[in-house]
Amino acid sequence: PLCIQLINPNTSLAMTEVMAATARQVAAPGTAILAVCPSEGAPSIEGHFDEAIAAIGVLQQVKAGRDAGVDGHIIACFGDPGLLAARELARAPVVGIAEAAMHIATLLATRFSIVTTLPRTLTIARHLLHQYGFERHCAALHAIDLPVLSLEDGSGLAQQKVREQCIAAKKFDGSGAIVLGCGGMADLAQELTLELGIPVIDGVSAAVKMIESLAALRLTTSKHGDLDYPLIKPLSGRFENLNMR
Ligand SMILES: NC(=O)NC1=NC(=O)NC1=O
Repeated sequence: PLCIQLINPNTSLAMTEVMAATARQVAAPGTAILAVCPSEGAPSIEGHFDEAIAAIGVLQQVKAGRDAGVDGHIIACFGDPGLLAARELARAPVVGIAEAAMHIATLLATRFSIVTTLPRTLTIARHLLHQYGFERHCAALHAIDLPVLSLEDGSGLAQQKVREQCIAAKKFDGSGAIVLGCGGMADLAQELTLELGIPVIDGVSAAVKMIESLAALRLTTSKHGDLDYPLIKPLSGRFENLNMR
């Protein structure tokens, strides 16, 4: 049996639960999902500043997961905060939900659109497209212009805005698939796929299946070169618990 650590980099328990439920729905029968979030940090991640703060919490959770012997780690925030640092720390695979969703989209369509939350997070998505080499595959990016936690306020307004943006993206972008640009949208993908008749991809689900595939292939994070374990040095203060034993 596999154990996959699902890390919500923000501290909102409701969003952790939404993502955990979606992950458990798609996980194989033998796969356990260990859903965690940092004990301290940002309640939502909506910019470069928030991502820098969240990255420390991600690293602390990755170290705990590694010490617990998990078979993979998911960074469940669309900015994939701390991804490469986490890969240095981890032995098992580390997959971010943005890269997972983007990879899956490129297997299904020649162009995809992204629908995310606040306009200022569009730049972060563009940076990831460049970093992962998917700029050519992304036809357009859209924001619902609502904050991340509006997805958890129970009003349904954010969910309606996501639906509207997906319909517009299908109609105007020339995209064959849509990537949902927030972990808090994880529970919307299946229904939108059915309603729109095109793949609407949630990165949480995509990441679960990618880690299951990597485990089945017996492949783990390369420890040769820049993703080798961090150099040993005396980390001080709050970072002591990140020391590599
Ligand atoms: N683009 C985003 O909405 N990123 C996110 N911020 C969070 O707190 N979770 C996300 O997925």
